[in-house]
Amino acid sequence: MSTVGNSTNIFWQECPVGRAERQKLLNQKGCVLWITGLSGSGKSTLACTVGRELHSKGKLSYILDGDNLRHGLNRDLGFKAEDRTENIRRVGEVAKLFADAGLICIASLISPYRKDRDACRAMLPDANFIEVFMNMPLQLCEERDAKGLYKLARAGKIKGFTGIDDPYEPPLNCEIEIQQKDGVCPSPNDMAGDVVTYLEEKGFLQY
Ligand SMILES: Nc1ncnc2c1ncn2[C@@H]1O[C@H](COP(=O)(O)OS(=O)(=O)O)[C@@H](OP(=O)(O)O)[C@H]1O
Ligand SMILES: Nc1ncnc2c1ncn2[C@@H]1O[C@H](COP(=O)(O)OP(=O)(O)O)[C@@H](O)[C@H]1O
Repeated sequence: MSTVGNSTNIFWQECPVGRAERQKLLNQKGCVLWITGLSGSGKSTLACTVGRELHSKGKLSYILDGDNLRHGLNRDLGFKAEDRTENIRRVGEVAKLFADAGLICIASLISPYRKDRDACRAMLPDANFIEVFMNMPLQLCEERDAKGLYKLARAGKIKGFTGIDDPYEPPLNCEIEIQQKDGVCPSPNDMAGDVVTYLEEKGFLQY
């Protein structure tokens, strides 16, 4: 008998097919690519480009995008600090399940608070959590303003917008950092190439 969270009298059910067998079937190793950065820094673009590149290599991945999950699983959450924390916790748990299923799970969320990202890292064996920091200047993200949200935030029509009047805490020890070179952002293909090369070198794309 065990006590976990708010539930009592619950037991862990072992399943007949394990992670290793699934990974062997897929000829890859499950992991979580956690893409963090400001709104407009290119998280979704990188996630989609990596997903496409992995697919073309015959590797199974799945994208958990913050914006998309807020239409369903996380539709009850807003943007105050405790809601963001719960958002990241839930996505971390789902990402862990996908990694256990043997997939390369690509989570792309602002995930602005270091402690929340570190809590997700702690859910997985360390090497299986690959933190990717989109280190783009606020000025670039704001110039892009693909959704017009920075403009609204500057006008005070959105309160608590990350980078404007809500904090973003950059990673201290991320596995991959994407940044501008000579003031120019690398192309989506170049960014994705760095990530896929990392996965190849660490042995995730074979069993
Ligand atoms: N207040 C505030 N702050 C930041 N972002 C906001 C806010 N309100 C709405 N949005 C839109 O929500 C998207 C971020 O959702 P996330 O789930 O990734 O956010 S978080 O990780 O919980 O901070 C984010 O999407 P991206 O631009 O793709 O990052 C925004 O479009
Ligand atoms: N490497 C890049 N080079 C040029 N433009 C980019 C790049 N990555 C993203 N963008 C553009 O920046 C905007 C924001 O990108 P997006 O992926 O939606 O960011 P996020 O998911 O972090 O909000 C989009 O218009 C996208 O086309």
